[in-house]
Amino acid sequence: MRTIRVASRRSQLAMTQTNWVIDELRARRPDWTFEIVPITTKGDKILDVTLSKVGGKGLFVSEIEDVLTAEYADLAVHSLKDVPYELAQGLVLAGIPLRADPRDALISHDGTTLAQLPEGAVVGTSSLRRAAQLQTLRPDLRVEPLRGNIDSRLRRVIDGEFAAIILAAAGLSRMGWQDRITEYLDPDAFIPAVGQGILGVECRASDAELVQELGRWTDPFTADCAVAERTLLTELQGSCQVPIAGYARRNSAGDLTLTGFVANPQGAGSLRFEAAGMEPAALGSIVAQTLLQRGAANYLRAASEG
Ligand SMILES: NCc1[nH]cc(CCC(=O)O)c1CC(=O)O
Repeated sequence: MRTIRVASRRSQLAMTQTNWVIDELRARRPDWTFEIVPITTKGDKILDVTLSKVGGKGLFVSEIEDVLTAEYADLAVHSLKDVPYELAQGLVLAGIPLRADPRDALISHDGTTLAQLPEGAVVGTSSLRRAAQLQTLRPDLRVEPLRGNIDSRLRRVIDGEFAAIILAAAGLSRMGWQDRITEYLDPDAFIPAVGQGILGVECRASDAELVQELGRWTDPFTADCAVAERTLLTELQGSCQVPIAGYARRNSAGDLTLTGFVANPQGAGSLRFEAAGMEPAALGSIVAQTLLQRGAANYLRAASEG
């Protein structure tokens, strides 16, 4: 018998993900009970300002980590793409369950696909990565900022304020809203964010029982993808100011393959490189170092000076 206290942000997506993880763990450990500890983070109170100016997406995560470190809760569920490479001291991502759909999804007001959107149409996204790839595929489109929870973003495209918006397919399907999706964007043409569609379950490294149970539940291939993509991000010194994408998968030969993408934050040019058939961290490193040598270093330098 043990009660596991699970820290969760209050957003619908966070609560849905938290409840899904609790259901999975309850099925494995009927002797455990679970209790949700709801947390309002500073990040949730300032969603309408530019998050990169106040510490980036990592803000949500570090406040939840404080709760784990202080032992007010034992476990927390994150969207891996929001988790910085460096965790707080003494914490581990002990559970990486099977990846959900990694693709981005287009939701358009009137059902037109990305290729069919009229010239100059307004597309909502605050992601530098999505904006850069939109500009590559459809330089005529106007990209405008769009923040807030998934439900408020969907409302604004339904109301016609945007011709289309782009969201992660995984978040939409976890919420049961996949019927809103107009088009799943091909991950080869529109490369997903590092960690998109993956959940990371964090706990204290000293909690051996929980670490072990989460480890047994981990999907090994998803964990390999997470390592490859997160090594890429960290070796690119992925700041919030540079558009970066990274997507690992198995190729037709069954080998782990990683595609990396970096765009010039000044809006001129982008780089892409793909490698396969190595151990996950080595793969992340090769793709990052090749991109840096081919010019990504200049993009990153320009961003840190600007
Ligand atoms: N940046 C916010 C965020 N973090 C995780 C998801 C979706 C779920 C996922 O990718 O795991 C989203 C929303 C979105 O980008 O559409």
